[in-house]
Amino acid sequence: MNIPFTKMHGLGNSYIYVDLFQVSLEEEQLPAIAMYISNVHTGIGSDGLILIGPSDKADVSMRIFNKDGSEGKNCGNGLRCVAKYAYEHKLVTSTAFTIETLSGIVTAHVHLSGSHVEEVTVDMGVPRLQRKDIPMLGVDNNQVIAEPFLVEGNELEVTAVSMGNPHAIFYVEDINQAPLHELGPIITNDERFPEGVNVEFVQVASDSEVHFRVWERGSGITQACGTGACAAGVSSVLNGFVDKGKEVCVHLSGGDLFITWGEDDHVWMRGKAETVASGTFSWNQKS
Ligand SMILES: N[C@H](CCC[C@H](N)C(=O)O)C(=O)O
Repeated sequence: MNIPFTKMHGLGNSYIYVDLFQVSLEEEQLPAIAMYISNVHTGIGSDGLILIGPSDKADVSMRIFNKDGSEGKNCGNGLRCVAKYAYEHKLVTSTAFTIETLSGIVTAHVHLSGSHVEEVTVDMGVPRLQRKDIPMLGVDNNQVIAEPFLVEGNELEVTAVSMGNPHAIFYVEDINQAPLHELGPIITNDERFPEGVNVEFVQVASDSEVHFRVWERGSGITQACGTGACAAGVSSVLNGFVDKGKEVCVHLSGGDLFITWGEDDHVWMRGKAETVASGTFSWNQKS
């Protein structure tokens, strides 16, 4: 079958988007489709697959599958691109609307340049900070803030934040020396995170600016991670580097995201969303 798609990215974190208002896909084929189209050599090339669909609880819905076929429960860069797509394809009529994810319902606000969506702000909701909600194994259900974390002989300190998906944040003096390649693939599968974890290294530049690199659960190193940037903003408040209610500029490999953990406890993410190409890809059902 030929499946219509749109390739979009948020700061270089690209996904292949399939509009379920136009086509229906078989549930059991989704992981295989995600692995197939993500492959840069034999597929289209992306960090995974995102489905835009109907919802009976929100204006539209989003599901995200990583490059390895695993389903993620949230995706910040994906949400901004879904919002852009939904507005530009008239799935919604307002510039503010809701998107249902496996982590709950978020509200997106699109910022226009003419009829074109340049930038999107998403209210990502309240971060989950209890150990059991990350989830992360350990002796108590309190928050995980700068907790000693020994891995491969390295004595690190981890701060754990969930944005509906799990994030382990480690602060470093120099982001360019972060052990992303060496420790990312190990920590992401560490048994202390029973559902796996997205691994972020962060260098604090000031009380309103951090540098950020990520090894994503299910996709490896990506140019950007929106939920990760939100988690880094929350973590930086918890560790006393940033004041709650103040906007933090998160410098990711692919560009900047602006994160605010508001006094209302909601996390706000603002950044670009861009369309690369659209077309169809052929899919032969895998048994
Ligand atoms: N790898 C993530 C999902 C994608 C998140 C990321 N691309 C973002 O922009 O938030 C997970 O399995 O939790």
